[in-house]
Amino acid sequence: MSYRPLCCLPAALVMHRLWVTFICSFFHLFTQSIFSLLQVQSNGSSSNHAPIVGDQLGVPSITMATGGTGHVGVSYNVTYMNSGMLGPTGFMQQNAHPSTSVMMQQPQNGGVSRSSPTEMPQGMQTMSEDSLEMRDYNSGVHHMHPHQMQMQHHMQPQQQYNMQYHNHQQMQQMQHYHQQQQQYQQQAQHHQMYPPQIQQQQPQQQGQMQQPQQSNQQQQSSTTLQHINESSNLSSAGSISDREPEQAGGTPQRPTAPVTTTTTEKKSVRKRRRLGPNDEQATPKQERKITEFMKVGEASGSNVARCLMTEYHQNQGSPKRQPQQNGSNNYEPQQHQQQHQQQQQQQQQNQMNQHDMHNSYWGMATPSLGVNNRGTPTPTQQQHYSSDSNSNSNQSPPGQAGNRMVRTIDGETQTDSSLSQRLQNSNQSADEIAKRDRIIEDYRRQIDDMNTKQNAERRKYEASKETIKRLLIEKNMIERTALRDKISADSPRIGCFKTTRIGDSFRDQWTDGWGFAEIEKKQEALATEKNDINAAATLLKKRKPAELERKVDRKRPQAVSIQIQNDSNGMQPSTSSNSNGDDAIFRRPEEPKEIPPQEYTELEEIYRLRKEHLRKEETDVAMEKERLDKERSLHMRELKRIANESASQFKEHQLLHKRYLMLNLLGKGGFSEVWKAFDIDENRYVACKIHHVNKDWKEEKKANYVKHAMREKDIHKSLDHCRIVKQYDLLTIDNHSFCTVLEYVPGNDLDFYLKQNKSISEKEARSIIMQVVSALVYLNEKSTPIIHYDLKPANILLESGHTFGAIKITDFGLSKIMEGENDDHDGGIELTSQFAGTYWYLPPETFIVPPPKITCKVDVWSIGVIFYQCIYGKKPFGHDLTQQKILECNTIINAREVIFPNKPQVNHTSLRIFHFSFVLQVSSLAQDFIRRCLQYRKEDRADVFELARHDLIRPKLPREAKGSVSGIPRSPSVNREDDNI
Ligand SMILES: Nc1ncnc2c1ncn2[C@@H]1O[C@H](COP(=O)(O)OP(=O)(O)OP(=O)(O)O)[C@@H](O)[C@H]1O
Repeated sequence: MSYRPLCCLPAALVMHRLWVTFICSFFHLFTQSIFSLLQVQSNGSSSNHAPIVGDQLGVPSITMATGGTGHVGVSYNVTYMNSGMLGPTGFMQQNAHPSTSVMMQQPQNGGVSRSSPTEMPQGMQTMSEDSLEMRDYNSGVHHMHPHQMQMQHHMQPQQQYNMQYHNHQQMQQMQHYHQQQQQYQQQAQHHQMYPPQIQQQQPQQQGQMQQPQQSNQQQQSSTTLQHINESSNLSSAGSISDREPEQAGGTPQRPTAPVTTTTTEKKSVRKRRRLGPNDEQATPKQERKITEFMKVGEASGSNVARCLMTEYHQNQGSPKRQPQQNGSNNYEPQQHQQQHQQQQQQQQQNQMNQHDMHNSYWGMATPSLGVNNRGTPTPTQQQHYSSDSNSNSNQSPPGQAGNRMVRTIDGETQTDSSLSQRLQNSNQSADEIAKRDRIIEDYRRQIDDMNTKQNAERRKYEASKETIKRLLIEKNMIERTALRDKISADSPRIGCFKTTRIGDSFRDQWTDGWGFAEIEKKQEALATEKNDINAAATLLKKRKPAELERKVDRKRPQAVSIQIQNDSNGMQPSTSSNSNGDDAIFRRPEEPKEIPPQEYTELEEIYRLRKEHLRKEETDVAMEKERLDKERSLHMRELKRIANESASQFKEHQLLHKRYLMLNLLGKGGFSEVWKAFDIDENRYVACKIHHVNKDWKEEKKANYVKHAMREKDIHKSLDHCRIVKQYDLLTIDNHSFCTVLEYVPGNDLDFYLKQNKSISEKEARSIIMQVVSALVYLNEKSTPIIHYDLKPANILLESGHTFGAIKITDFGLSKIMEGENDDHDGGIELTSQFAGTYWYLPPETFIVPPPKITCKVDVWSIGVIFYQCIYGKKPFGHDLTQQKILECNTIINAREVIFPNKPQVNHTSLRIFHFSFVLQVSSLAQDFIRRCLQYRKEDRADVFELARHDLIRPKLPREAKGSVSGIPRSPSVNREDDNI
């Protein structure tokens, strides 16, 4: 009987141990499932921080600790582990699930515990030894008892606990788990697994943790406890081995006894709660460290950190060392020093744990069995390690076995640190976002301001355009009105077109105005007066005195005859007036009486002066008539222009393409009308040449016209020379018309000028020809030379309106490009549009059927004709013929030689009257130039470059430079005899 209880005692202890294991496993599973659910809920709030799942949840772990006062104390310490973490790869770590671990700690003052073995159950002691053996990190062996695997010891310092859950939300959750913790403790007590003194140990230990200045024994105990707690954290981490799931799953469940809560436990729980403020005192310290850690550790390597961490745990956190340090019962000064060192190590350990939390947060490699043999770090390295590990936590591969050792605690601190970091980051990012929003707002405001200004400027621009347009229209309307008024006022004087019936048709016939009639009257009066003077002078000579006669006897009969003539004209000498009255009654034929010599001389002088005056008056009247003729040609042209303008569809100041304001018609050609317009965008006058395709034309003719117009456009737009009108734009107006926008040349064309002035001086003509040759040289210097083919006075525009200014050539409607494969620049190109153009100015080869190839010498012929016409006032071939007649009479084909008149045809009355023939002489140089141009065979004709070298127009250089001008040798054909021209 006496042996039986004794024999049963170990068995009972073993059974208790099994029960504890079973209950802990049950709690573990129970809380795991509960907190998994909670994690799922909390993930919603932390989902932004994937891959962490449920990291903000506190997971209870029950920790049993033996007391240090000779009692074997087992405290059920429910800690809330921020586990349930996912590594960077996103899968749940093995220690990520909440774990409830019970740690059974060997008494730190081993003497007490060993001296009182009865106070400590055998099994408990054995189990503690087992667990210590299990934490042999130095050896790298990780022996875990199957039950110990279930009793994961997460001895978490209360300071860390509170530090980790300073977050308000977490504190609420924590309170919730505190309540659960109480329930777990009650259940444990109801199962009577541990004697009451074990449970009473916990408050003492907590008190020691709070007040490290207590008695040596207590200090040693609390220090040891703390070490053990932290070691147990490592242990728990280390216990999460690959085997753990099997053990957890394989632990048989046993029915649990009802749980009752003792007063001691309640006090213990209350005390732990009261520990909060004290822990919070430590919290800022830890937070600060974490922050520093986070900041510093951003630039370090993970491998070094892993190595250092491992060594740190091996040297500082190894549970095996604790018995060596604390195993003695005697507390001596040396031991005190050791204890102080131990406290420092503990602090370092705390820091490392925080660091580990962070590492495990990111699934970083933490001390593992595989890295235990690495070199021991120096304290500096340890500190460095703390910094390094954080930075590389993100880079460490997840799922390493070593990670599991400290992950649970790491997770808590990590969560807290990550939370604070996130809060910081979110605050920073919120600040940054606000800053950026302000910047964006500023930019937006600036853009709005710019847009407003731009819109205002655009409105101003549009308004100014409208104003310009309105003013231009107003001005144009005024000009139109004034012109029409002037035309109307001038028409009676100058004349007008009157529609008269001629046979069956009505035609506009010109009728001169009264200005011409008056001039006629003046001319008649002058002629009469002239006759009278002549008669009087004749009579006067008849009455020449004898004295004067005697001197010249043989002239007497002549003087008498003059007298008789004067008498017959009714012009009598004043000296005979009285006798004439006296002899009226007694009239008889008598011989003319002589007059006194004095009187005769006076009368003779008077008659001579009167004749001179009459001649001057005749000249004035002739010049007046000349002016009136010019006025009439202008008037006629204006009348035609106004009639065409009034008939045009663009008379209402249309704005083509919202840009070109049509002002007035400049002229009308065969198939085109040219309008003066204003380019509102570019603020300049332009000439809009509008090409009309006659609707009644055959399709072939339409196509041909459009082809020519397009050719003109294509050629013209490629030209850029000061003597060539520029082409700016091409617009389509409607299906039958399009418009080329040209540079506006304000003056008249040479044709109109020659019509008014008949001819111009050689100097003026040479100036014009020089400019035309310059433009032709440009056209022929191009890689694909261009033949204008329609050079004539009408296509030479005078910028100043007269012939002593600049000119520009225009109208490239018939021009040819020498670019075809069959085109030989020397031999010429095919003439595709024969008999197009103005025949007076085209060379003989263009009339030959079939036409030979043409070259730029077509334009050279035209230059010769224009020069001749300018000087002599008429065209060299077929001047008075119509185009049709020229064709019929083969006038040009027969134009083998040019004939120069003796004198140029002068329209200037004064020059003609006073016979300033020396002014009207044409130089031989000019004649030679014309001759070189009007050679019948194109092979004999000069080309453009030779013309440019001709002495007539080549630049005059100093004497030494003569003979070679810009590589152009001096023309050998002509000696420069008249440099004064
Ligand atoms: N760029 C310009 N600037 C000023 N006036 C121009 C311009 N181009 C042509 N003109 C004038 O417009 C009128 C008509 O020009 P256009 O070229 O149509 O006449 P054209 O040569 O007689 O006709 P066609 O082209 O049928 O031979 C002419 O009086 C000419 O002086």
